[in-house]
Amino acid sequence: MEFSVTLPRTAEFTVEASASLLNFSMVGLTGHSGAGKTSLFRALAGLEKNAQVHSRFKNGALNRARVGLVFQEPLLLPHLTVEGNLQLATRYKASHRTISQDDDAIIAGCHCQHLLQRSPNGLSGGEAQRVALARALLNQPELLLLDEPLSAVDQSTRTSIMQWLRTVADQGLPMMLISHDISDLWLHCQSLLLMQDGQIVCHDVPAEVIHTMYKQSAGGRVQQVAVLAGPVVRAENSNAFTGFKCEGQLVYTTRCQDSENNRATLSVAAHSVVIDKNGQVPTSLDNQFMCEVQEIGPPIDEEVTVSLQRGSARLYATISVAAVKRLNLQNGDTVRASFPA
Ligand SMILES: Nc1ncnc2c1ncn2[C@@H]1O[C@H](COP(=O)(O)OP(=O)(O)OP(=O)(O)O)[C@@H](O)[C@H]1O
Repeated sequence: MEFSVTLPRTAEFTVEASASLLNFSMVGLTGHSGAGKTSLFRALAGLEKNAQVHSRFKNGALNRARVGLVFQEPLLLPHLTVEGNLQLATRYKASHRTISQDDDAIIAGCHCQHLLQRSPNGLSGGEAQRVALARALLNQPELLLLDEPLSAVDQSTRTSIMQWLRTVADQGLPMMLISHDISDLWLHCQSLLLMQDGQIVCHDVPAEVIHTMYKQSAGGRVQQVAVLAGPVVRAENSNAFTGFKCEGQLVYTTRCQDSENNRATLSVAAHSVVIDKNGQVPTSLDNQFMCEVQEIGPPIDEEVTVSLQRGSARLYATISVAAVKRLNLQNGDTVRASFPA
């Protein structure tokens, strides 16, 4: 897919975004609030009259009627039941199936089976989002644009739906996902587009884009998340854990993301990392990773984010300024980073 979009918003702000996405199943779109992400999706879906859109999709122009768009706000029809809302979507679906899953599997994948007889007015925010997602999928789109579609859904349901969505995407329904959740973007997208001031300023694998974001937001409060990945080596320690090798060290994770290729990943939020220089004292945290201090970031509200490196693996630890002094932490120090599985 290729696109080039120009959409004037205000006298000072115009979306001027283009990208070329090759053979993708799920691509993430991220960037600060107000960067123009929703505007870009609306233009691609044909909802903006003032937009100039040039696009190519599967060797033809993008058929806007077959672009599914799911917003954070579910916009369900209040006079119909959930089932009625979903039936309406199937009435306008593509004449040939673009999604290999049948309607029941889609409703189950979005965790909506028990909601069918309910009125949209009585649904929680997360339930309504799940119904809106199911409705978009039942419509059999050729491309699905997801604008923070599960922001109100609880973490464990969201994990389950995201993994299922990944399967649907891998089966042949390409998706673009707007999210501020770095962990979700990392785990589910092959590449990320970073938007800034209406333009796409970076398109790369998640590790690089997240790193770029971090560099650009030196004064901001982005919660850093690093991801460690590697081949599964053994699943012991506890039945719930999978072990994998990353830069020569064993790391435990509670989930195995890519069972097909036998690779596992663990996303590590900077606030969950504890660092020490001694490395001898046992801790209650399941992972211990020896690495080197590469950079100690500037203090923000009495906290600093320390960049840690081991080979090509990168980790971040957000700790207090007082802790940096206590540990006498310097660039080049070898430290033990401890974090949960
Ligand atoms: N209908 C509109 N008319 C005029 N300006 C708009 C309109 N919709 C959005 N804007 C402006 O365009 C800019 C980009 O907004 P947009 O919603 O696309 O950003 P975003 O990256 O999706 O932000 P967020 O992450 O907060 O959802 C903002 O300055 C916003 O105020």
